[in-house]
Amino acid sequence: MEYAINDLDELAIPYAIELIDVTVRLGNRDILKSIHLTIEQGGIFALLGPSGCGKTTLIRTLVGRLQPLNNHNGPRRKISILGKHTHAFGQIVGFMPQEMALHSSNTIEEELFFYGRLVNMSNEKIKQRYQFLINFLELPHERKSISTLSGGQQRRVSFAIALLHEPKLLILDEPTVGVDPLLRKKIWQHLTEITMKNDVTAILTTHYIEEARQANIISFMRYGNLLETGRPNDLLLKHEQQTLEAVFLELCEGSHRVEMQCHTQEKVHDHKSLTIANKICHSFQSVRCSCCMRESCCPTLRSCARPYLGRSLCALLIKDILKFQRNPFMLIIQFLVPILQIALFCLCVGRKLSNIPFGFISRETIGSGSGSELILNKIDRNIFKIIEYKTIDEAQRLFDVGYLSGIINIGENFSRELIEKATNCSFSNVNKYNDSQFTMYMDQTNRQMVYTIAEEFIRIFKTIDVDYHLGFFTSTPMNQESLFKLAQFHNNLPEIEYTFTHFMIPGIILSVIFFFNVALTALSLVIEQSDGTQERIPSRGSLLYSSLLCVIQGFCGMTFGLVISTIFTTEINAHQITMSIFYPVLLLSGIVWPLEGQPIWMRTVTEWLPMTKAIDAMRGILLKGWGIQHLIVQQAFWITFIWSMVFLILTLFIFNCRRL
Ligand SMILES: Nc1ncnc2c1ncn2[C@@H]1O[C@H](COP(=O)(O)OP(=O)(O)OP(=O)(O)O)[C@@H](O)[C@H]1O
Repeated sequence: MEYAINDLDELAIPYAIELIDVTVRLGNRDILKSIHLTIEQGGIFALLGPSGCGKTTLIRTLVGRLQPLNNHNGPRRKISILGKHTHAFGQIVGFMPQEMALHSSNTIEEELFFYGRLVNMSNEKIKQRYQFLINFLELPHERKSISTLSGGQQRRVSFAIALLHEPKLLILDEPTVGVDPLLRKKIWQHLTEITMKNDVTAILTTHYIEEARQANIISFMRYGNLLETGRPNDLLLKHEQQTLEAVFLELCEGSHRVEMQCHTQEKVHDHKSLTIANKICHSFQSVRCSCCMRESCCPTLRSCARPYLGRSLCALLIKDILKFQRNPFMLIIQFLVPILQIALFCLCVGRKLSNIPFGFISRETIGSGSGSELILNKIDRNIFKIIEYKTIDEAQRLFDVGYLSGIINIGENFSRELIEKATNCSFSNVNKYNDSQFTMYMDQTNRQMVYTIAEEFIRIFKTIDVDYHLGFFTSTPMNQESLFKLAQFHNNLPEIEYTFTHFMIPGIILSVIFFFNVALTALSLVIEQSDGTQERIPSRGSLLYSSLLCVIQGFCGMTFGLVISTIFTTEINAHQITMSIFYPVLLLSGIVWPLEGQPIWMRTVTEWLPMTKAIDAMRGILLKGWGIQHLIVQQAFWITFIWSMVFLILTLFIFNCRRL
């Protein structure tokens, strides 16, 4: 029967592992230097060498966790496991990494079930295997949590996972570390048995050179080079030594001499001289490898992963369910907090402002048909909470202390002027009206508020024009230019000086300090001073009050931190709750969007949160030059102090309850 070349390739038994000209660089150092190694299937291959020689690097390269250098000048680089690309081995390989790589919250049983499902084992099969492995590896009760196991026990669980699905190839990084001599003997016996009976290949690394006598093939490694590879007895005979340790010593001295020679002859560093020992690296049997390097032409690549995709998803799902069952608090954090945060965002940010407290003074006699009454009737009472005052001084005082967000001051000739402006289209008359009868004061530090007020008054003046056309306002004829004149009322608004950044900065400063607690208070202020954040604020107020407010807010943050630390015992939970609270506080305290944008019922609660008044006060101090005599500043200090006391009492209470 005739075979085409490709058919022969398909039939050939692939090597267990095949490395051709593999160089791995980590940082700026070549950790593996042009490694050539081919191992046939069946038997134990032990990689020996001192700490730091590159054993783990070789293993990690084999399993695809490290990528070798592309060496275009040398022979074609190749890495394969059982004829497959290193990323495609899936079910056929059992891998035990040097690090634990275990889910510490799982029990031994759950961990074995998790990995069993990942490789598509049936529950019965997993049960049967884990009972065997628990006995064989002398593991504690299967319901014991991994986090409570000793380091050695955890390594044995990791070893059990590698053996669980009875793979054709075992890649084990130091499987016998931390294992007592008796169990070590049992492990070697088991490996010998499965490699002989089931044609399994075990590739392992070890520090214990003498235990490697039980391996079929061993390879000595030093400084990223394979010094020599062969059967243990053959190496002993060849080097006429009694122990493998002595062989290794001799090889090391030999390689050292070669390196020294290279050095003294001032030869250029070249791969051939450095990998002189690699030349004696063997291919145990020259069976042709039928696998190909490119993923696209590897027929088994997908078939390894696809059949148990569903089972893998199931394993991941079960793992997460168990995790949530054990820690329901995490469930709240993971699912409810994002929902809450989105809901709060929708409630607090981007909404139209409402209930803005506005002073209204009119020196006109308010009666039917007067301009003042017209304006008053047109003001949207959902947006503005209009409070009428007799004198501008009275309103101005309340405006200055932050009780009012703006004032409308209407002069006694407003109605007459309104009609005159509406009917007189001549630009030359504009100066005549400069001492306007309609004056508006606004809190310019709140940019969103300025927009809302301006927008609302433009709307009001536009509707006055509509009223005229409908005949409600006056019988005097108006033309297009008179409309323009009416719109010019808007020019009476003060020029906007502050940006959105100015609005945000006071809140950001306080939230940073609050959440990073009192220890960072001084530091944050220093940072803000040094990185120029404070320079961006045209600070008008006392640095003493703003600093004091920062300190007391920091103290409040610290007491809040104390409450968290008494409630939660794990770092992760404490961290999660702090993170979960940060965003809602940011939204609810009016840092991003004015409080006037929140529904009124919500505002009555949020204005008493620890940071809300403090942020308002901080804006007042930094942007408007407020002092301690301002009611909001006083409220800010009191509210922060009361919250701090509440948090402290709560901490003591929880602490005492826990001790009982
Ligand atoms: N990510 C990295 N970046 C830079 N160098 C690394 C990195 N990982 C490992 N190395 C270096 O590579 C060398 C080989 O490390 P490797 O872990 O392969 O040694 P090893 O033979 O397995 O040692 P041990 O037996 O102690 O585990 C060491 O000198 C190590 O410092």
